[in-house]
Order: sequence, then C-alpha cells, then structure tokens
Amino acid sequence: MIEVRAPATSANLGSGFDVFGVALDKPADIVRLTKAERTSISVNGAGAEYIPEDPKKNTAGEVLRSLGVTARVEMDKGVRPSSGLGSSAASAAGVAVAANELYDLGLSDDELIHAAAQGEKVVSGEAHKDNVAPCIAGGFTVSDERTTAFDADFHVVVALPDIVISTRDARGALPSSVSIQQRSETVANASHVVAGVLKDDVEMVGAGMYDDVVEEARAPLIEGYDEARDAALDAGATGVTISGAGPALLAVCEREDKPDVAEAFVEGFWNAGVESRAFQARVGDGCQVVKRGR
Ligand SMILES: Nc1ncnc2c1ncn2[C@@H]1O[C@H](COP(=O)(O)OP(=O)(O)OP(=O)(O)O)[C@@H](O)[C@H]1O
Ligand SMILES: N[C@@H](CCO)C(=O)O
Repeated sequence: MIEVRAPATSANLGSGFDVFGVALDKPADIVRLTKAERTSISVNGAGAEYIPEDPKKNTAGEVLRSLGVTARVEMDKGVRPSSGLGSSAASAAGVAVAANELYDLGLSDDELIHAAAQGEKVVSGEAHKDNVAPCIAGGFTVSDERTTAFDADFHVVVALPDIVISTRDARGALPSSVSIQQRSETVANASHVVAGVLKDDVEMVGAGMYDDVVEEARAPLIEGYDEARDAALDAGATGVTISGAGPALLAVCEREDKPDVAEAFVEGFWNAGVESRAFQARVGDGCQVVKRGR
C-alpha cells in the first residue's frame, strides 16, 4: 500500500494560459493505492458526491490505464471539484506518483506528468499539463511537451465563491483567435511572471499575471469578479487572476498583506451578493509519499 498527498494547484497565472501552474501548500487530496487484479475506485471527502467512481470516468482510472497497471484506489478529497484548484489533477497526479512507487515503474517526473495528463483528458477533453505538472514537480512550472519546474516561494490568497464552473464550460467561453497586439502583450506579461518568480519579486509576478484574453472571456462567468478583484488589489494584492478555469480567484501578495486581502475578497464578493470564503496559502511542494504499508 502506498499513500500519497497530492496538493491543490493553480493553473494559468493569468497570462500563462495552459502553460503555467503553481503547487499550493494547501488544501490536498490523499490517494491510497493497493495492488489489485482489477481497478476499483472509492471517493470520500470534499465534493465526493460529484465525482464518478467508474474508472473510465475518474481521472485516476485513466492514469492507471495509461500506465498499464491495475489497483484499488481510495481517495480522500481535500480539493473540491470544479473550483479551479486542480481537483481532478490532484487525483491524476497522486495516482501516477503512487503507482510509480507501488509497482516500481522507475518513471521520471516528465513521464509521470505525461501519464497524469491523460487523466485530465477524461474531464476536459484535452491533456493539458498545467495542473498535473506543479502537482507532481512542486513550485512553479512551465509546461508544453515537457515541463520546466522552478523553486518558488511566494504568498497567495485564494477566494472560493459559491459558484460552480466546469473546465469544459469555461473553455467553451474562449475566443478562437487573438490579435497580434494581444499576442505580444501576453508574451510580455508571461515573461514578467517568469522573471518575477526567478527574482522573487511579487510585484513583478502580480503585474505579469494581467491577461485580457482568457480572463476577459471568463470573468462574466464569475458573479462578483470585478468587485472581489478590485477589493483585493486595494487591500495590497500585487495581482489577481482567475485560478485555473475558475471560479476561484488567486491573489499574489506580500505575506503581511494576506489577512487584509482575504477579508477584502470575501467582502468584495459579498457586495455583489455572492457568498465566498478565502484562505491564505503559499507556493508549496508537489506530491509526497506519506505512508508505505502492506
Ligand atoms: N478524481 C477526480 N477528482 C475530481 N474530479 C473528478 C475526478 N475524476 C473526474 N472528475 C470530474 O472532473 C470534474 C472536475 O474537474 P474540473 O477540471 O472541472 O475542475 P477542477 O479540477 O477542480 O478545476 P481546474 O482544472 O480548473 O483547476 C467534475 O465533473 C468531476 O466529476
Ligand atoms: N488551463 C486550464 C486549467 C483548467 O484545468 C484552463 O484554464 O482551462
């Protein structure tokens, strides 16, 4: 038996749509794998009632299939599904890491990320890696065919409004083309996110997250987006963006501003008539084996 802690992640960081991601120090899923002749999945915890246990419909089942192994999978969900915090990816990544250990597969991080991304296909129809990569490698990641992981240590606040958005629907809201000017602005902003991570400069990371393509298309799906974003920026956030496909919002800020930013987020949503909760976090590690047994 192998038990793995798989952290929540925040994909995109605004300008890095489908490419950037960060691992968060909380919340996390716990995934337990035991060798078995056929794959079975049981799900408990946050939003378990919305998560299929059929291996063909659960990201975990698809990952095991792509690795060519079978196992009994028990998951305790700490990351609520359809919130924008990489819930489906946490299971996919956790199972990939656990199966690698359980069956001694000897796979590299890049190979595990590729396998975990096959699980994401079950949910959104595409094998994007921007959640599974930081979930496995930790820190800040840049992914296309391969993944580059950077140590990153900055503080964030996450707001979770009482709204449900599926990744599939949020992708359906996107424009099919962008102007050449939007393209160069996005390249500049995304470059500043990477430079900010490398220089440990939260002002630069926050400013670089600005995005007027994906963010503008998705903001109308999140009631209270403008109010919550403006309130968090006024309270000291250096940048605010939709986390993954939403509805969670992610603010980057200095450590000492976290309580004010969290309060401002909740008040901003409240002023728009939307209930929410906010929590303080920081960029953290990827999947960790927490227990080994028989
Ligand atoms: N193991 C799993 N954990 C969570 N959701 C799963 C899992 N397997 C399948 N799903 C389905 O995936 C959907 C949630 O995934 P979705 O990508 O929409 O949200 P998310 O992973 O929380 O957010 P994001 O990718 O935007 O960060 C739900 O419909 C859920 O039933
Ligand atoms: N990059 C993805 C993340 C959600 O899984 C999106 O924004 O659609």
